[in-house]
Amino acid sequence: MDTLTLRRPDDWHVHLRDGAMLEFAADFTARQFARAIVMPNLSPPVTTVAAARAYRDRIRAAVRPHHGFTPLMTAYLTDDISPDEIAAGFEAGVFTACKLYPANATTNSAAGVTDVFKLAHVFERMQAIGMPLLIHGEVVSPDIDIFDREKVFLETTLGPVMKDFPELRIVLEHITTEDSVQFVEAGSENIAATITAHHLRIDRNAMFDGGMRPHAYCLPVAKRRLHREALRKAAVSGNPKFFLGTDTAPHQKHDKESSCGCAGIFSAPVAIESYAQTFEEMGALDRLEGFASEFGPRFYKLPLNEGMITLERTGHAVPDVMEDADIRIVPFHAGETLTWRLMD
Ligand SMILES: NC(=O)N[C@@H](CC(=O)O)C(=O)O
Ligand SMILES: [Zn+2]
Ligand SMILES: [Zn+2]
Repeated sequence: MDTLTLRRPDDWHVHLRDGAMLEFAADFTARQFARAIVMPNLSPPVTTVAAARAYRDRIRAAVRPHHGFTPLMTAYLTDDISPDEIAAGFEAGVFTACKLYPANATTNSAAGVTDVFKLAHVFERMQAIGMPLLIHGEVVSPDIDIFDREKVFLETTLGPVMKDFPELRIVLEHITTEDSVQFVEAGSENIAATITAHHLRIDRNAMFDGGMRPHAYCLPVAKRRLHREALRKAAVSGNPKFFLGTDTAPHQKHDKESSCGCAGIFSAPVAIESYAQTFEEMGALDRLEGFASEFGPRFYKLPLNEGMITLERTGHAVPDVMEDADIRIVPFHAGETLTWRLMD
């Protein structure tokens, strides 16, 4: 088989950033995906309907129109966000979902939620109106080992929230552990998870391969190989609770190659190709379309895309660095040759 054609996919977790980085990054996502759930962790974060409308306009202006790309906006939950504001945004078709960052869990999360249980009135409203909750699922306590923070979050936070709000639809974003796979499998139909392209390929050793490798550092950090294997099995399983969300997160090369390097992997230029490579290695190319193009819209209660994309089997050399004006970024798979290439 030399080509692979599938329904145009969506990306249910992206960081498009703002300003010059937005101008640089947005087209890579729009070229591959019809729609994307856009993360609100700008500085300052997107907490109001007006801010989300303005950001959506900037995204639309940054993307070449022939892509026909639709950004789906999210509200950044804070300790004092008003349920009326997010409900108004949802009803106006501006907010698709709310994003929960535990305070200080990840990039630009300082304004996040300090005590999830104080947001009960917000979750109550979201549950009532059918607005999904997207979660960065890690506890932030310095006493909890960084490799355990996702697992502990399931026990201390997510489980209790699901018990209190059984009808609230929740996406546990960018899962990295076998524990999360099992948790989502065992939960009701109201819990789903996204899986990134990079967590399907790297394990924690990638961060220390012959030296410190900042471009393999993201949050949640990659875990042991056994967890990667569990993620791979979940992704190709055909279980509609697991779908595509790249968490493409561009940072400048100099911000990552630093004494305190930023977390995030820029996968947008090669995202669908990377997933295709993994699915092929798993003998499951026929399952890619469900994962990439069907299960996400089904969970979000949105129509499937009409268009198609085609990948061709041809050596696809990924550059070491991608640059334009003041932007220099090392992409995921830099310096490697991938099997598949998305045709324009
Ligand atoms: N994934 C990351 O490592 N970084 C993301 C934030 C996030 O998704 O947690 C970013 O905004 O850079
Ligand atoms: Zn996150
Ligand atoms: Zn993210």
